[in-house]
Amino acid sequence: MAPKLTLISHKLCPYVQRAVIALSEKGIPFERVDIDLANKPDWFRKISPLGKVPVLLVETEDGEAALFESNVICEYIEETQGGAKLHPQDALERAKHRAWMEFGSTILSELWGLETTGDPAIFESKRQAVAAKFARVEEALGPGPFFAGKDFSLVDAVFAPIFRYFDVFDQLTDLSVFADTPKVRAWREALAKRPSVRTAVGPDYPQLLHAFLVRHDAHLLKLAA
Ligand SMILES: N[C@@H](CCC(=O)N[C@@H](CS)C(=O)NCC(=O)O)C(=O)O
Repeated sequence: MAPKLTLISHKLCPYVQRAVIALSEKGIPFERVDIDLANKPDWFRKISPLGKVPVLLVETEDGEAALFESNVICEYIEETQGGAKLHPQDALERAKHRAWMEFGSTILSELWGLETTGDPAIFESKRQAVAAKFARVEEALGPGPFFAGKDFSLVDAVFAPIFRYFDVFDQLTDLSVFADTPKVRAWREALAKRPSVRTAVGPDYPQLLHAFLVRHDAHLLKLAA
């Protein structure tokens, strides 16, 4: 019998969204449980060593396992679940894909830094660092529409939430990180149309994230003014 999958989530988390996208690309049923990260329940602290979402609970006949780290969760989903293949067959290509998935996480860490600095000079240097990373992504991209061409892959699942995040960020302040990256821009547009991406972030995501950023990062409004 297929194991029951429960994804412990937060509505705004881009790491959660990559796992949701992978599951929905494969058409795998799962339960999603959103938690309040500002007030983490004890049961969650027990299963998440870093206190972070996502955590995937895998319930088998032998018991329950809790997997953490979004890329590891995506790999587990790819290895164990049917549906569309989200990794290349070739080991070298697969390794390259994994490297770009890691790169996506590095961009996200850089973005968190962008949010939390109130200093315009630090903001600008971080903005440039993010732009430089997208310039490297531009070099890696082929003709599209997806990272590896016509087939959607886990690299797409990782970058789609990053782009959705930028959709909201762009409304607050002009980051201009895609000015010189036409292939990245086309990729971003293709991903935004993908049904799995639209479902994963939810229709209320832009409003919720906008409100979150404004509430937690009032300096962004100053920068945008
Ligand atoms: N490396 C982790 C990062 C996950 C992460 O940073 N999740 C954030 C939400 S987007 C979180 O749970 N933060 C809560 C905290 O750090 O207290 C992954 O890829 O799963």
